[in-house]
Amino acid sequence: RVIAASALLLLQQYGHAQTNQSIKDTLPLEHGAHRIGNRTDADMTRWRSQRLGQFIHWGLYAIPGGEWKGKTYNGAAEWIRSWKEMPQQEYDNLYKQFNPVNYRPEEWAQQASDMGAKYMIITTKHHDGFCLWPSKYSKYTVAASPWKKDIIGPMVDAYNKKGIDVYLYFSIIDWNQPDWRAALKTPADAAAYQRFKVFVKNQLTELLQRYPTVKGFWFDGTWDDSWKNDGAFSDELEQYLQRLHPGLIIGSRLRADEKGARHFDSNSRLMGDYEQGWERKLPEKSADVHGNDWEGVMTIPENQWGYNAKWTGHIKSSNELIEMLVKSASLGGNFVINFGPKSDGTFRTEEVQRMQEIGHWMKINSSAIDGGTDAGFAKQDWGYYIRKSGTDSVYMVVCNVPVSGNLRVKLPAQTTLANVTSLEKNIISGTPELIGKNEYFIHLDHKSQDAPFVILLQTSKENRDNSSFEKAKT
Ligand SMILES: C[C@@H]1O/C(=N\OC(=O)Nc2ccccc2)[C@@H](O)[C@H](O)[C@@H]1O
Repeated sequence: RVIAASALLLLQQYGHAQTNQSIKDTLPLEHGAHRIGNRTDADMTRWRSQRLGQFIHWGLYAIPGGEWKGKTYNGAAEWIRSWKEMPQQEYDNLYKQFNPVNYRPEEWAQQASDMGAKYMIITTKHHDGFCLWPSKYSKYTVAASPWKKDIIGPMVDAYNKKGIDVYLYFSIIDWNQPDWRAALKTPADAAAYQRFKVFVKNQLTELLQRYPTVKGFWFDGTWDDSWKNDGAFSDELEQYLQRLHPGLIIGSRLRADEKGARHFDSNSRLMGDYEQGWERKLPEKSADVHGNDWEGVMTIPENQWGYNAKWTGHIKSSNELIEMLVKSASLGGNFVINFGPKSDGTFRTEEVQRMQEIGHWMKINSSAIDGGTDAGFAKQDWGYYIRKSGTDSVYMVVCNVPVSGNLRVKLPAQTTLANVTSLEKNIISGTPELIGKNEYFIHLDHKSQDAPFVILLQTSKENRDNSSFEKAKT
């Protein structure tokens, strides 16, 4: 039955007769990928056009901010509860201090809009189990804090009003829930975990009912054996959520298959709607993403998601973050920059600065980013090519200006250059110089640049009469 099912699946997916070879190659999986290839529906097409996102990690961990009784925690601030110097009872009682008197969701949404973010991911509940919404399935929520009120609702409304889509981060790990288990060792563990799975399903249902405009879930905390060894539940849960909220977008972190494989099933097929493993790292080349939709999430310091008073190590500049965004779009992926608001609801200066600087760059150059994807051109040292999906427009984003002042452009075979313009003035000097078959130098104006800049190439399929530049040359 299973083999027949997988065979049918492959035939449906590929739509044409498979050689016996490929069906024989794949393990019969009941809880592996149910779709081969990217989603093509309107919700996923919209997700794919929104290349820049904002991640927000906010919760009780913002209160200690990586420090406790004069000592500094060297780990990620949102993990401070796991630090041996932090008595867990004291952490768990921090909810009695949660009172973000300067929380202004409209201002958060405005600054995200000014940055050019098209979607936002908010931690509804991180591993510590504290819920930023008044869940009726847990006592450990904002309702029990001095703030009392729902944090998530006003945030979703404010961001949606700015035209920014909202995704809900949800940690399966829940250190506050007595029924949470990392591993099932005894029948009592199994019974507890059974109750825990009902709790998870109830909270996710509650979130979709309370916030029906959200576009998806960003799952996390799914690496423990208890979850990994229950691929059937993660599969059923995903299908349940899709039925409850058609079009929901869920990344590859939720699922495990029946053999405990995560992100990619035991036939190396991506589970979920996009690859969600690119955390604080990005793919180098197209081959690294196997044609899948994917998303990279990035911290500004090396590894702090929640507010940490003392950032140490390398703090990424706006230009570094812009180059990562450009690289992501050039490889057909989304790029999400993380921010960790303080416990009072304000953002630290360095984060406000980056939102403003990236926003300034996006005001001029966002046409190269929004709806951008892999152009399929040979990578050049000076930077990245981004194709505007479904068009012949290819953007060059220059991050490394060659001392020669010449940008080498090698077009794919049968492609010629129809027009070259820059998004800012005084970038290009003269017309492109043909230096070989489908190869040009674009000469730069010797104006010094302090940020990546963009050149738009209009290409066309080779035909009888050469491109305007060749005509000009002869
Ligand atoms: C976004 C981050 O996600 C996490 N953990 O990340 C991962 O588990 N990363 C991961 C796991 C498997 C493959 C690739 C990355 C959390 O622990 C952390 O506090 C933060 O919320």
